[in-house]
Amino acid sequence: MVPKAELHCHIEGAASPALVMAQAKKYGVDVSSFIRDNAYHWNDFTSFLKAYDRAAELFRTPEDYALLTENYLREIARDGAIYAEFFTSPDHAERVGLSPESYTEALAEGMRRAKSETGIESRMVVTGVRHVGAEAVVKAANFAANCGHPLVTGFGMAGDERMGAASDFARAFDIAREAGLGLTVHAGEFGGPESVRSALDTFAPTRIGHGVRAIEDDALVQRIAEEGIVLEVCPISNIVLGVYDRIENHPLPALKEAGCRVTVSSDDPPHFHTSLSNEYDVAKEHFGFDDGELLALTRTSVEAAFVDEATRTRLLERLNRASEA
Ligand SMILES: Nc1ncnc2[nH]cnc12
Ligand SMILES: [Zn+2]
Repeated sequence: MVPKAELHCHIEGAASPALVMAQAKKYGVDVSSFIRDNAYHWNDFTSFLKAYDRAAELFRTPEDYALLTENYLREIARDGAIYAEFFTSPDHAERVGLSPESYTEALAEGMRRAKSETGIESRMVVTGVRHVGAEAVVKAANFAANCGHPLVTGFGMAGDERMGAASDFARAFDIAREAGLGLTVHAGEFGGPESVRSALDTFAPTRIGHGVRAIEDDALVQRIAEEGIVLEVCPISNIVLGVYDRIENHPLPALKEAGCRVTVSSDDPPHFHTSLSNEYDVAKEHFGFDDGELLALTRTSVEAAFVDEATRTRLLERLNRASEA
């Protein structure tokens, strides 16, 4: 089994329909408007974000969040993941009355449990939600910068990238950068190349969430390649959300061919009927990647991970051993 790593998964988006239904039963909430036949139901990006929020509202206590995190990490570890970074959203926690501190500590408890059971290493990337507005994103950045939690190593922004100008969010990224956090931002998913370019110019991130629509601009592709920006590509998310009509038309192979550093991730796996291991399978079956190229995806993820250098070296050594085996 090729060792895997994930850089782009939203923890609230990783909740399986079965777990959400169990939570719904616990809290006496009807979820039939967005979960039926053990599957999420929504029909476009806006209704997806709504279903995502409704599911998130059913995680209300530290133990709810610890269980969600433990389940997600155990599952990907079983499929060969040695490292995972996931997005957290203090905004979502505050909506159910959990402080950012207890939310983060609950997630960390799930991470510790999963690590002791499987050995999987993981870190948290605190995100602000773009369509909630700049003030909330600054609040998330301030939390990330000041929480002092050793497992919080990055800051990012998710949500609808078509909302607001990049400059509206510059201060949030300045706060996170000054605190020494790794930076990533969703761009080039529903926005075109100009959205990726302004994200690079304004935030100076080392990674872009998605970034795939950069392919529409040759000069931008060249810049991404030259600057070594790592793309957190989520192929099945892009198909299910309609960014591309068929996997044969997905630009990951072309981006790789042009010299961009690409990785694969699952984004919100049960919403998109995918998993980290399915994304690797798609790379193999639809993009024609051999085992060496699959391992290179993992290596790029580890190289771009928001971890201390001792942890990175240890993870890279595991990959070296796997490539010699
Ligand atoms: N695919 C996605 N794009 C933007 N924001 C998100 N939040 C959760 N999933 C997302
Ligand atoms: Zn995402």
